[in-house]
Amino acid sequence: MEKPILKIENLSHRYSGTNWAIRDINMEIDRNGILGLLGSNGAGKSTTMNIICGVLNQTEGNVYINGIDIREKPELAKQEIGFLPQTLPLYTDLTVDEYLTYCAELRLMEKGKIKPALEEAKERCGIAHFSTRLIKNLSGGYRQRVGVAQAIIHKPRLVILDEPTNGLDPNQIIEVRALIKEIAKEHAVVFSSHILSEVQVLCKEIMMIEQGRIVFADTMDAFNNYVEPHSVLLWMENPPVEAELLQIQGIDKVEFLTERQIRLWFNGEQNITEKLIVMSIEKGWRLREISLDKTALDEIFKQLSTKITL
Ligand SMILES: Nc1ncnc2c1ncn2[C@@H]1O[C@H](COP(=O)(O)OP(=O)(O)OP(=O)(O)O)[C@@H](O)[C@H]1O
Repeated sequence: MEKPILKIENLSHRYSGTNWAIRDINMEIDRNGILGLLGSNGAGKSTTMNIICGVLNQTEGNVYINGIDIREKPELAKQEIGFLPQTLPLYTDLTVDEYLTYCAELRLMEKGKIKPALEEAKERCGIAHFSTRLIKNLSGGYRQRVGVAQAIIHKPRLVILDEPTNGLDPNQIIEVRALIKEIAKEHAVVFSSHILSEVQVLCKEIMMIEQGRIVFADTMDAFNNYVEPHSVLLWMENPPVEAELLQIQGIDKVEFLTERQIRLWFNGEQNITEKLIVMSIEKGWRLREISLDKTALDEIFKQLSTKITL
C-alpha cells in the first residue's frame, strides 16, 4: 500500500522554557487537495508547519513525509516538501529566474531538469512574463506567486503554505486563492489562515487549532453543519405575539429583545428567512430587518476549545 503523503503522530513542541506551543497533534493526508489549518494568532499553526517542513525540531512526536521521518532523513524528506513560510524567503536583488534557479539547486534537482521545471513553475504561477524582473520591483501579489513557484518547482507531493494571503490587497487575495486551488490539483496542499471564510471557500477538509491543540478536524461540510446558524434576528414594526411565532414550524423559542426586535431560535429549518418574509407580508408584520445570527469565529473557537480534554 502507498505511504501517506503526510503523517503526524502525537506532535508536541515546547520552545525553551515556555509552555507547550502545540500538543498532541495528529494528522494524515493521503491525497491531493487542500487542507485548511485554521487558528487564531498564536494558536500554533506556524510551529506545526515549521516542524512538518523540517525547519524546527519537535520536542515530541513524529512527522513522516511519504513514509520518511523528517528528523532522520531531512534531505530526502524535503525533496517531497514545498514550503512557503509566513515571511517570504525571497532574495529581492535577484531576478525571478535567478532566484528560482537557486531554489531548484537548493532542492538538489538534477541540473538538466532545472530549466524545464523553472518554465513550468513560472507558467503555473502566472509569472513567466516577469522572468528577468528583479524581485524587489514586483508587487506584493506577484512576490507571493514567486513564493509559491519556489514551493512547487521541484514537484513535491506536499506543499505547505503559511498564511499565504496575509498582507495582500483584496484583488491579490483572490488571485492567490485561485492559484492555490490550481496547485492543489497536482499536490497535497496544507494552508493556514486565521480567516474562517477563506478556509470555507478553499478547502474540503478543515483542521482547527487552538492553544496548540486540534479542536476540530473533519470535512468542511461537517464543519458548516456544526456552525449552522440557530437563531435569526428580526425587526418588525408590527410584530405578532409570542404564541403566534411559536406556531411556525421549526421555531423553538422566541425572545423579545425590545418591542420590535425579536430573536427566534430554530431547529433544522432550512428556509426560515424566506418563510418569515413571506409570512410578514401575508400577515402585515411590517418586517424591516432580518439576519441570520451566525456564530462568530471567536465563539466557535470557545465552544470547540471546551470540548478538548486537557
Ligand atoms: N521562537 C519562539 N520562542 C518562544 N515562543 C514562541 C516562538 N515562536 C512561537 N512561540 C509561541 O508559540 C505559540 C504558537 O505560536 P505560532 O507562531 O505557532 O502560532 P500561529 O498560529 O502561527 O500564530 P500567528 O498566526 O500569529 O503566526 C505562541 O504562544 C507563540 O507565542
